[in-house]
Amino acid sequence: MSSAMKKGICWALATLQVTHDDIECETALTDDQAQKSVHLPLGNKHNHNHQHQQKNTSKGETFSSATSSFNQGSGSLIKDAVHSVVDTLFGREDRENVQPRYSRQDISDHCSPDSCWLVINNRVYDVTRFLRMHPGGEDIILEYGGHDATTAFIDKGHSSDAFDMLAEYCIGEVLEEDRYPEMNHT
Ligand code: HEM
Repeated sequence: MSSAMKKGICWALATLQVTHDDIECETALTDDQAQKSVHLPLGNKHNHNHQHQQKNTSKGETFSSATSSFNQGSGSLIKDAVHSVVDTLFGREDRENVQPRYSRQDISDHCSPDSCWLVINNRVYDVTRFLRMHPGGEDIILEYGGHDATTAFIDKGHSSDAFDMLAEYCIGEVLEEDRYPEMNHT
C-alpha cells in the first residue's frame, strides 16, 4: 500500500466522529486531498458512546491517542467501523497495515481470561475469544497473556494454518521503541 494510502487511513482514524445514531468517517484518499465520505449506520448499539472525537493531525502519536480505546469496550465498535471502512476502500488484507500501536506496558495489563493479549513478532494479538478454541489448550496461551510469545509460538512448530489464523486476532503493533528483533519461521 502506498504511503499516501496509509496516510489516508490514518486520517480516517484521526477524524473518526462518533455521533448518536451513526459513525461517519471522512477519508483523505490521496496526497492531493481528494476526499471520500463513508457513512456507517449502526443503529442504537452504542448507546453509551456519545462522545465526539476529532483529531486534526495524521502524525503517529496522535493516531495512537485517537485510537487508545480502539479495542476496548465501546472502542471495539469503533474498531469494527474502521475495519469496515478499510475493507470497503482497500480490501481486508490491508487491515494489518492500519493498526494502533501499544507499549509493552499497555500489553502487560491484558493477561487474564477476560482479556488476553500476546505479542508475536511485534504484532499484538487479542486471543481472548480464541483461548477456548486453541488446540494446544487454554492454559498454555494464558501463560503468555500480556507477554511476548514469539519464541514459544515459533519453537512449538505451529503449522502454516496456525500462522494464517494470526491475522484474525491482530489488533495492532508494538510501539517502535519497544520492538524486539523478529524471528523467522520455516
Ligand atoms: C494466536 C496465537 C496462537 C494460535 C493462532 C495458535 C494456533 C494453534 C493451532 C491451529 C494448533 C494446532 C496445530 C497446528 O496447526 O500447528 C495449535 C497447537 C498448539 N499450540 Fe498454539 N496457537 C497460538 C499460540 C500458542 C502459544 C503462545 C503456545 C505456547 C507455547 C502454543 C502452543 C501450542 C501447542 C503446545 C500446541 C500443540 C497441540 C498438539 O499438537 O497437541 N500456541 N496452536
